[in-house]
Amino acid sequence: MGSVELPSIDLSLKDSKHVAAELITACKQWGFFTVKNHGIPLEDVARIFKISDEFFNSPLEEKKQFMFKEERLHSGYTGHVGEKLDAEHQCRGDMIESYDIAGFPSPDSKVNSPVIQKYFLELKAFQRQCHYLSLKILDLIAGGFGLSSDFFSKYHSSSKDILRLLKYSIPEGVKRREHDEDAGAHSDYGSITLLFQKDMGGLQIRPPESYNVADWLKVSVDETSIVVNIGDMLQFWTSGRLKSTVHRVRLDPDIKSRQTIAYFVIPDSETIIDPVYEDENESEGKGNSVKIVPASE
Ligand SMILES: O=C(O)CCC(=O)C(=O)O
Ligand SMILES: [Fe+2]
Repeated sequence: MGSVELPSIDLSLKDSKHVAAELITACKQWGFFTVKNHGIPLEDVARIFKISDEFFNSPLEEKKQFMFKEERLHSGYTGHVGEKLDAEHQCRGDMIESYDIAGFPSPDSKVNSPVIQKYFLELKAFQRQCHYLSLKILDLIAGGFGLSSDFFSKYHSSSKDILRLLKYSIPEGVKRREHDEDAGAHSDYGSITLLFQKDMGGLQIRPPESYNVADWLKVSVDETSIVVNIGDMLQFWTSGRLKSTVHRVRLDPDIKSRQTIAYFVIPDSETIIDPVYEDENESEGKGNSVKIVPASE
């Protein structure tokens, strides 16, 4: 299987027009890119990985008391094989444990496990940094499309965003089977996702058609960068120009566990997603707007 070094965008560069143009090119071809000099201190990321580790190492019975539930504001724990991201092809669920925190800026602290609760302020501070970075990226994307810079970001207050701690591992006594996916093939449904990786390796993406390779590509990332990918909503919003690329996770056989942190950026409820065009003369599909409604409606 081949591997790819994703386009790298340096957010410290002053020429925002140039940065936006590079970013748009990356999103059109790959739907994935990495950002460096992104403004989130690496020590802060390392700290969240430590908190995540402490949580996943807490007793299973304790974690299970805080299972993910819609009524818990989409927050909580999901155990091994609790989710099947590619239900059509997977025999067994994903080899992941995860913990979701949602409902920003005021997540309900009563629903959290003791470990998460202990570090809640730090987790919230990290969420704010992720939110700020996501707005910066959305502003660049809007600028690259020739739109006002807040065109997308004004619909992203972070009230629907999700901070997800992830740990990949094979539970004791379970044998890995040939077709097991650690995270099944899927695309993300929101606007963009920020993906922090501690133990590199494992992430694979389906290459663009123009790349002429049918197989999956392993993504190699340098440790100081954050991976960013486009989700289905932003693909729709940009009339399919920006790609919501299918990806999955398969750990190398010698890797016992892997931790990542995903920050899913999702438009606010009631946002009307009206596809935008780069070319004003283009009319195909106009009027296909979609309104985001809360899950309970
Ligand atoms: O852990 C990873 O590298 C990918 C996670 C992912 O794609 C997701 O949670 O949507
Ligand atoms: Fe994903």
